[in-house]
Amino acid sequence: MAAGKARVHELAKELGVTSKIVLGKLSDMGEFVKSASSTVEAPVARRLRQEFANAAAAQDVKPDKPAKKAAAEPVEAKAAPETKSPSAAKPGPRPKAPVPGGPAKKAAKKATPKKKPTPAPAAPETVDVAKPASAHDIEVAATQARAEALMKQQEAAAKAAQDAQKRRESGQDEGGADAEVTDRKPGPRPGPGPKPGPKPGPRPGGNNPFGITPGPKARPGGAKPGKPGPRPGGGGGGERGGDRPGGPRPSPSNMPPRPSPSMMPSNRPGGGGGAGGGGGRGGRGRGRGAGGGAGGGGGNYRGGPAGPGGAPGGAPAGGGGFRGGGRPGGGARSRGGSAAGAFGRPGGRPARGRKSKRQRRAEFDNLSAPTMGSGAPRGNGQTIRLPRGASLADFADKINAIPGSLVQELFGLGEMVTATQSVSEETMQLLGEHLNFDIQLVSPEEEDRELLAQFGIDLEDDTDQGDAIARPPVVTVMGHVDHGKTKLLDAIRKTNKIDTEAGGITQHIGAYQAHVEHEGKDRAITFIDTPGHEAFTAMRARGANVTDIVVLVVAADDGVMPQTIEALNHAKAAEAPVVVAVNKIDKEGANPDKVRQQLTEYGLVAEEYGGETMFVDVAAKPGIGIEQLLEAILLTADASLELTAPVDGHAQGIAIEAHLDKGRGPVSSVLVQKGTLRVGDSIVAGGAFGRVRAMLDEFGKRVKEATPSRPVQVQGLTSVPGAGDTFLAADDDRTVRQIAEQRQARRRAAMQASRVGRATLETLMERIAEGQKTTLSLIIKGDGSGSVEALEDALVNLDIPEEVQLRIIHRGVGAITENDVNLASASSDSTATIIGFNVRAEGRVKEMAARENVDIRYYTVIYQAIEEIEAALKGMLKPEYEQVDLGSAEIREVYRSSRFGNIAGSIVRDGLIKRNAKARLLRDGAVVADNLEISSLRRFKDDATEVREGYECGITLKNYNDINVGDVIETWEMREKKRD
Ligand SMILES: Nc1nc2c(ncn2[C@@H]2O[C@H](COP(=O)(O)OP(=O)(O)OP(=O)(O)O)[C@@H](O)[C@H]2O)c(=O)[nH]1
Repeated sequence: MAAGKARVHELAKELGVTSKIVLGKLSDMGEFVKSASSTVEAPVARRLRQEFANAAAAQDVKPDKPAKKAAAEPVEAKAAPETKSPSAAKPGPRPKAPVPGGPAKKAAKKATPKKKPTPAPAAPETVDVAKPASAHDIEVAATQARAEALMKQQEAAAKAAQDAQKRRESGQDEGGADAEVTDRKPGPRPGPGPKPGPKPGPRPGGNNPFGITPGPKARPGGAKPGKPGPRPGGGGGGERGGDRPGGPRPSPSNMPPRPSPSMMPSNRPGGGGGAGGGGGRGGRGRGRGAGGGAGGGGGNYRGGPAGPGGAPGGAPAGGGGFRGGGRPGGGARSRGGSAAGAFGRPGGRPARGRKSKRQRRAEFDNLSAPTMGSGAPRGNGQTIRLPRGASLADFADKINAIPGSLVQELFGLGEMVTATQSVSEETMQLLGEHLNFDIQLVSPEEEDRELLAQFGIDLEDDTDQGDAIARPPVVTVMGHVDHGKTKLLDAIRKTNKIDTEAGGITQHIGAYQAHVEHEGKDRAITFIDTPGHEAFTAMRARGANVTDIVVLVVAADDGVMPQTIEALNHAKAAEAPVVVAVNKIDKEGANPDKVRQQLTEYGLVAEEYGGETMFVDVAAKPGIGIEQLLEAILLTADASLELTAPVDGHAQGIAIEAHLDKGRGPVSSVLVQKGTLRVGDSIVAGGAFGRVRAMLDEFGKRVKEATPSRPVQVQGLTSVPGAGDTFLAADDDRTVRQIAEQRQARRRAAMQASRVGRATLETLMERIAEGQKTTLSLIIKGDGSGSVEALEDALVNLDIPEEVQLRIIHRGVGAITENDVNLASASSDSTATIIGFNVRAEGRVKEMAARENVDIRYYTVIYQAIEEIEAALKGMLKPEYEQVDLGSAEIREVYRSSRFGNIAGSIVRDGLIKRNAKARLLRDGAVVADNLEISSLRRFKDDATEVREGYECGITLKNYNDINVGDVIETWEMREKKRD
């Protein structure tokens, strides 16, 4: 048999036992073998022999019977003793084993007497014990043998387990199930453990020295993992023990049966009842049972560990010993369990840390608890305030929900949004409504107020800023193009700025103060150098209402023009009083009175006409009437405004203009509105922050402080703020930095929200369909934030057809950079165009743009840029077509042709008839068919391309034969229509 596969009956014969015993043993070993004629793998056979040899060795200690067997088995025989452990363990079992019947009883009897001999340790003892021969001798000998054999035994056992495991993994081993079963069996309350002790004994003696019997048989239950198996009832304890060992529980699949707490008889105190009970325990797991045996009442399987008791326990208890003996760990070393572990449980330490059945049940229940919907909470209509561009995570935070649940809810509503993505206002409202929350998206101003409040800043609170004192009025000059706004500002400032400007149009936005002697006092007036109303409205759109008074410039030679009215409307919207500067009175044809009359129609009635508006005739170019204008401004301010502001405390104001200066870095013109701004102050302007390094006035002179209405140019910011951004000074750098950072984050979020729009399931198709639309994406770069904003504002307000979309995907101050080109080329719709306003792309950037095919256009004049872009937008429109009639022919004859169908012999009445042209058929003046096509056209026998008025021809209509004499064929074609 050495080589090749041995059959069970052959092995049985060899081992001198019945095939049944061999089968049982194999089963205990975790090897599933069907019948006596089944073959057994060589390694398994080897293990089997070893098992038997072990048992024999154990017996050997006493009588010599074992010797024979041992002899039969060479080398292995030696190791056997220990090796036996496994088998013993298994067998040991069922003290109760009453099942087995006869043999068990005998064993029991024999075992009983021996009581307490060896500790749990190896089954060997148990076996020995079983031999009525001489328990004492056995013990002495066995103990020694055990001690040294134990190690080997464990090693062998571990090895065998590994082999078995490998086999199993390779699918050869089917014993897994058995193993599991085995485990289960244990379940049988050890407690009752009816005299397990005794039984064990018997076995050994019989031809079933390994006490395999019961266990294996009991297996039946084992066959089905699910069943705990035959609960031996009381003696269960024993069985358990036995089972274990065999149970190679290697694979997870085998685990289930796991001797969970519930199965652990040992746990039950009751088990302690009998010695057997204790033994059962020991067998189970780890030899702890030994203790149980000893104490007799070791109901607690823990008790086992108490090494000492173990030894004795084994023998005495009989049953207990059996078990315990089965396991090496039982007695000699409480650790024997480890070997068992190798076979059965992985860790050898079964129960520890394991969850109770109840716990597991609870866990399971929780797991399977049905979850309804997303789990997002429902509101009672309570108000939730969120900033613009808030994400679902922000919303979730406010309502104590898991962001994912909101994502899920929104998904259910047809919106696909991630938790951290900025969500549009519409989407947020939709979700709020769905969840029954009243979503309030906070306005930018409110949002900023709340942000500042976090830092203890209240812009409205002037209490710490001392008394308010008079401040100069802030004036903005507006009017129609070329009516002289810039010239007037220049005249006031006495600096001729216009000559340096390209195209004569003011490009930069700033502010300056003019002084005038008024009623004996030197009074200052602050002028915002923002010609035109674009920047004015851009600032207002940001909530920055800096202007106290509007000077409306109207050229006396031109009169009121469209933009005059527009400017007037903006002034009214800002509720700013207006002073009209009737300019260019030096020009020929100037008619100042006409201007007064015209404006009356718009509600501006001159004082001299009984109204309240001051009209001042000026000539900016030669500088006439400037002082009067300034006086009029002061008079108006004094009459209708109460201009005061506190001068103490931290400064607050508006950034009017900002740009990136090559040498000085970000430079921003700010207008102080409250408090006093000083060099060294920590300030934050929009998303920019820093410390005031230097301040210059409009003459380039350094100033140390700026009081209300004083415009100054500030250096020291870390970035360029936007025109219209509010600025404020704070206690320290940290505060301003944090405010700036939070503002930046909010702006980004808001921008993202507006840009992202809704990506929904519903709109997906629409978006695809939108492919028909044409989008012009622009990136605007300029030398100053004022000009950039003015240009953007003008572009956004362009009156462009619906089919075309204009998207400004980025705007900024400074030269065109690689980033801009990257952004342009990465634009989703198409490549974006970069507009460089007084800034250029240089070197590498230029090359990159050429490479990426990014169009960069340079402008130095705003209107030129606007005109070109407008033209581009219109040029981008898809052509419109219209039907154009070409001519008509009257049918004189109808020729029927089997090949061509009906041919209309016609005469062209007007225009011409063209081949392939579209046609309609008229009968008695009514259209009977349209959208036909002239498929053939002939003059006599020849094909013709076209036939002119007065000529006869043969016409065939494609797929249409219903023609009569007298019908009229009109032809037409689609032609592209010119747009306005
Ligand atoms: N004769 C005369 N010409 C003037 C007077 N004021 C302005 N102009 C001329 O009118 C033209 C337009 O003047 P601007 O100051 O550039 O006009 P504007 O309103 O600032 O123009 P935009 O910046 O394009 O809106 C210039 O050529 C000026 O020289 C004036 O009082 N008399």
